[in-house]
Amino acid sequence: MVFGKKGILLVNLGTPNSPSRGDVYVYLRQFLTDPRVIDIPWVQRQVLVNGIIAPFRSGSSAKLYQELWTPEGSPIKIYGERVAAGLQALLGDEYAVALGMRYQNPSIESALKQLIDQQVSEITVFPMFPQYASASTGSVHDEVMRLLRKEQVIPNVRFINSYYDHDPMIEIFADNARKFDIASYDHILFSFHGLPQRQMIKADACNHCLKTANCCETVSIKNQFCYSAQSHGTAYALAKKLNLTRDRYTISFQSRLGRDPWIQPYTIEVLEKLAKQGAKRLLVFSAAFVADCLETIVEISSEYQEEFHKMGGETVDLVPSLNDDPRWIKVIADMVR
Ligand SMILES: C=CC1=C(C)c2cc3[nH]c(cc4nc(cc5[nH]c(cc1n2)c(C)c5CCC(=O)O)C(CCC(=O)O)=C4C)c(C)c3C=C
Ligand SMILES: [Fe+2]
Ligand SMILES: [Fe+2]
Repeated sequence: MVFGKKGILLVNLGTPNSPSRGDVYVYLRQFLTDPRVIDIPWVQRQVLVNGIIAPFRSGSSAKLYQELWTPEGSPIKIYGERVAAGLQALLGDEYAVALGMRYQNPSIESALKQLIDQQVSEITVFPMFPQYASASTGSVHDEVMRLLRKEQVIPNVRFINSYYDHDPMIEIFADNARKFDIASYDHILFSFHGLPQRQMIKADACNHCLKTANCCETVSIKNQFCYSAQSHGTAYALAKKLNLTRDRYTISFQSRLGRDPWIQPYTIEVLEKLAKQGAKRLLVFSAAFVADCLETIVEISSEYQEEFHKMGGETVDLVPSLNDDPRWIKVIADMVR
């Protein structure tokens, strides 16, 4: 017989405590010294992050966060809190729901404590990343295991790895897109958060990734956890729902950091190519994120819009993410149950 509530730990990436340069600096240091994010030897990582990236990037990054910030705070955190509250209400007393952020607050540690204090019989870890990457989902699971390792009693634990083509989730993204006049756009862009190619190769157990031109564009037994293949899987599922033929859309990757090669094509280069071909109106999905955040609200809706305009294009419209949509909360409830 098992007693106690069932614990649900929702985890998203995190955000600074405020958009001040100091808080952004602290956030970037914690984020980028994670060995799963900047996966180079410890000494080089400390020098690179503490000596170069955090001091130099915190100023420009803080300006972007100031543009993003709302009176209630950072969108990724606000949506996380609303989803956690909605999920708790939907699942009822049999469950205890807690929200943790991988970086900054509320921390995963505080969320786990909340669950353990309620003597939960089990914990389901639900990373808010549809596609698996060691730098996102892997890091969340790593942190949960590091914290649980200190406990005398470790309850049953379930880790959700990915849900990149989960049909009820795809349906909400697609439905959000149907609010736009899809036929009126010259092209549809599925822009995912990028990842260093090096990390794809490290995650590849079958010597498969990046070996041929299209090997990371379809999920198979050989690459079922490949971030690129899963991202393509999300895009294909959306395209199918919306009856988009292959010539109507492009899959690309944004937010590259540093000079090493990341997954290609890069969104900025695709924008350039489309503008040269005469495209004026683009509809963009950002389905690596289940909540709108800096990467969608500022990078796509503001920066890419401005760049595309300079290139001769006109409109970059963003399909809103799942955010705190009650249908999304119901989808999570069904997945964790
Ligand atoms: C979708 C999941 C994510 C993966 C995979 C990921 C990898 C990754 N990110 C960086 C560097 C940065 N990312 C930044 C912001 C950011 N990243 C994600 C998600 C993933 N990152 C989100 C949801 C956000 C936005 C958070 C918010 O507050 O709204 C930033 C900070 C902003 C900036 O200065 O540009 C950096 C830096 C790397 C290096 C990486 C993989 C190696
Ligand atoms: Fe990121
Ligand atoms: Fe791959």
